[in-house]
Amino acid sequence: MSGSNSNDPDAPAALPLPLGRASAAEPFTCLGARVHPGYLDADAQLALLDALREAVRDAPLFTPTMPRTGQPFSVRMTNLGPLGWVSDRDGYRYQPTHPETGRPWPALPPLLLDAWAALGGYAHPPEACLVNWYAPGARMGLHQDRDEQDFDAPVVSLSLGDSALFRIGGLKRNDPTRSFRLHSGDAMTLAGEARLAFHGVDRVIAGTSDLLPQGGRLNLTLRRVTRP
Ligand SMILES: O=C(O)CCC(=O)C(=O)O
Ligand SMILES: [Fe+2]
Repeated sequence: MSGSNSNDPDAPAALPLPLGRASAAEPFTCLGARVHPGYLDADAQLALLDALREAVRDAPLFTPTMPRTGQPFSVRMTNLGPLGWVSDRDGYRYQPTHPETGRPWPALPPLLLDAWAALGGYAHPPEACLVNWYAPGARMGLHQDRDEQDFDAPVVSLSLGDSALFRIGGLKRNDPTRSFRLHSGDAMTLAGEARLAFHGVDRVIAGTSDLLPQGGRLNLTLRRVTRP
């Protein structure tokens, strides 16, 4: 009998790595997107989640709607920082206050400022952190992030919870695309050639993380909005 059979009840418990990943992976680049697998370790993910829970008490998740059609997004959102991204019948824009409470967005916690400093390669601080909540089944269609005035600054993304199938293409909507998974704790930067690349989330893969008790996924994107 082999002692390494995975059905063996005496086999050692699984290593504490995210499901779907055989080992902590090296950074990689896909169509200009730079991915840092496991950038946030388990403790940092929990600390970030705590900070987000506190922020959401002050700035609740809202459901953005499409300009013109008023159709609701499948993701719900909130923001941290001096500016926040919103979308409604009046269009996409950044504003200093929550669209429903009218209050300023909560401050950016040090953990997020540290991630920007470490990964952003940009001398000035971020002004907005858009928080997207993907309940199971939510997705995000292919789009460009182009409501900022300063495309020299990167977009720095952090993922928590269930893994996403993330898709990225080129500067034109019809350019060829590639996809890869973003797991809980992964960071990604869209900078340089990829800053204006079309991208989106095809789907969130249920059961790939136990960070969030009810499943689903949080994605945070740190952005510089104005020119310094
Ligand atoms: O959820 C993601 O990974 C991407 C989010 C995104 O593209 C955005 O908020 O603009
Ligand atoms: Fe985006």
